[in-house]
Amino acid sequence: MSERGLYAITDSALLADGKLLPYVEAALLGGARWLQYRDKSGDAGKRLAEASQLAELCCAHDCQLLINDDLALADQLGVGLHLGQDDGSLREARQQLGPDALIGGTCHASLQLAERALEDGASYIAFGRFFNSVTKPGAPAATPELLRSARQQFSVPIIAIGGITLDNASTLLDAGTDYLAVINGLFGAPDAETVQHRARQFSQLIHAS
Ligand SMILES: Cc1ncc(COP(=O)(O)OP(=O)(O)O)c(N)n1
Ligand SMILES: Cc1nc(C(=O)O)sc1CCOP(=O)(O)O
Ligand SMILES: [Mg+2]
Repeated sequence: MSERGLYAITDSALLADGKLLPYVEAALLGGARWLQYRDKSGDAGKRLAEASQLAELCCAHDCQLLINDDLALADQLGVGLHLGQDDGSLREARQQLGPDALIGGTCHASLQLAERALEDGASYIAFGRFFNSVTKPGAPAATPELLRSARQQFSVPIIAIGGITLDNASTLLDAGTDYLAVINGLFGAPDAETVQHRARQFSQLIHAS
């Protein structure tokens, strides 16, 4: 598994109207290393069908798939899981998915939440939001200084999220982040070709840092 890279996250509103699969495939062709399926529709049948298709795509492109919010779906597909503060217990998720599963936790701007997430069995810790986010404008703000402190304190992969674009990502890489988690800065594009180009540019930026 790659130790640094682009962490592409889908959004059910942004990738509606048949965009999900072609846009995700473009991100994978551009070098995204992790993909999070983030669907807020509450439609269990649609979620299982889409996540199963993404699992096949990820397998073909050697990309790690994670499911947002939904332990049962992650378990059913045998893939990773991302949980926020209100999405259930990381400890129970670790017990259910086993020692090898990739499990991440939202830590907002708090090293204390990160410590707790790791005690509970998280494989990675995610901080944000770093910039204004179209997708989640209300998320609490975090700073690059926090990333620097986290880098000194923790050896697990550190993820940065929130308003990340090709123009502002370098500050976060300089501060020690391992994965850039991006929704709009990647998938908010007019076509799949642009998504692939952006994914390649993000990947190059990460590996040059
Ligand atoms: C990598 C990563 N970091 C943070 C989040 C946010 O999780 P959460 O706070 O549960 O918000 P939703 O994504 O569920 O709206 C994330 N999904 N991924
Ligand atoms: C889902 C999410 N969580 C955040 C947090 O700070 O925890 S920010 C965010 C939105 C990320 O999307 P975009 O790249 O479009 O800003
Ligand atoms: Mg959540």
